[in-house]
Amino acid sequence: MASAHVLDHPLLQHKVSMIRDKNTGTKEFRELVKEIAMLMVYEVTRDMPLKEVEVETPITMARTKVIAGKMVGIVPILRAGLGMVEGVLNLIPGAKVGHIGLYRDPETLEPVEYYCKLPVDAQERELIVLDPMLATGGSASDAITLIKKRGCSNIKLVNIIASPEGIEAVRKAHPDVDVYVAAVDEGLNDHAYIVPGLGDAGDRLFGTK
Ligand SMILES: O=P(O)(O)OC[C@H]1O[C@H](OP(=O)(O)OP(=O)(O)O)[C@H](O)[C@@H]1O
Ligand SMILES: O=c1cc[nH]c(=O)[nH]1
Ligand SMILES: [Mg+2]
Repeated sequence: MASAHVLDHPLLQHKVSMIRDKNTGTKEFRELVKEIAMLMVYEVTRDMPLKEVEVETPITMARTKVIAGKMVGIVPILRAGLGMVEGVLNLIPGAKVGHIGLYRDPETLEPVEYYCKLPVDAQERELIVLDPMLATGGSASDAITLIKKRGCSNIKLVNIIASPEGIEAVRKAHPDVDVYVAAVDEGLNDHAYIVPGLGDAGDRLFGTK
């Protein structure tokens, strides 16, 4: 059974508090989401496989280590996941980027798929799915199902704020996927928004409301 990891580094907690604040404007919100994504992925990739190489320093030969195999792929869930891409690429410039387009129907609250494009060799990479919010878990679960249908099996999910219900839903649907979050909130309101949460992450990132 996969586990949920709460990444609670003080810098993460500080920055998450700032994005929760309704007075944080679009520019600052975007900057913070980028920084949070970078800090989170630093932890999420802690188990990346390494291989030994030999390097000649100005002094002598050294046996040292570099990342083994293909670099990870990252898969933002549109739109809000896009806000996390730049931060991850700052840290892992060689990462490939796939995109999954999903939005939650405001009436049914069910995810609706509108786009999916993954790297050609996605099956050979570890894929890190990015979305700031894990509310009912429907969008993340469907995104992971889409990725698995394309033959990928090595998948991690990274969300900034999650509800307990969302984590449980993903764990049930995809017990093989590890979930990494920076905060687990109280729950969901009647519109399936996370409480206290931060509101609509996509709208706050792109200034659409
Ligand atoms: O866990 P769930 O209940 O599925 O909700 C979470 C989803 O809702 C938000 O996207 P939204 O539908 O607002 O689309 P957007 O990113 O285009 O704003 C969020 O970014 C997640 O993708
Ligand atoms: O709280 C929530 C729930 C879904 N989507 C968001 O952006 N925020
Ligand atoms: Mg939205």
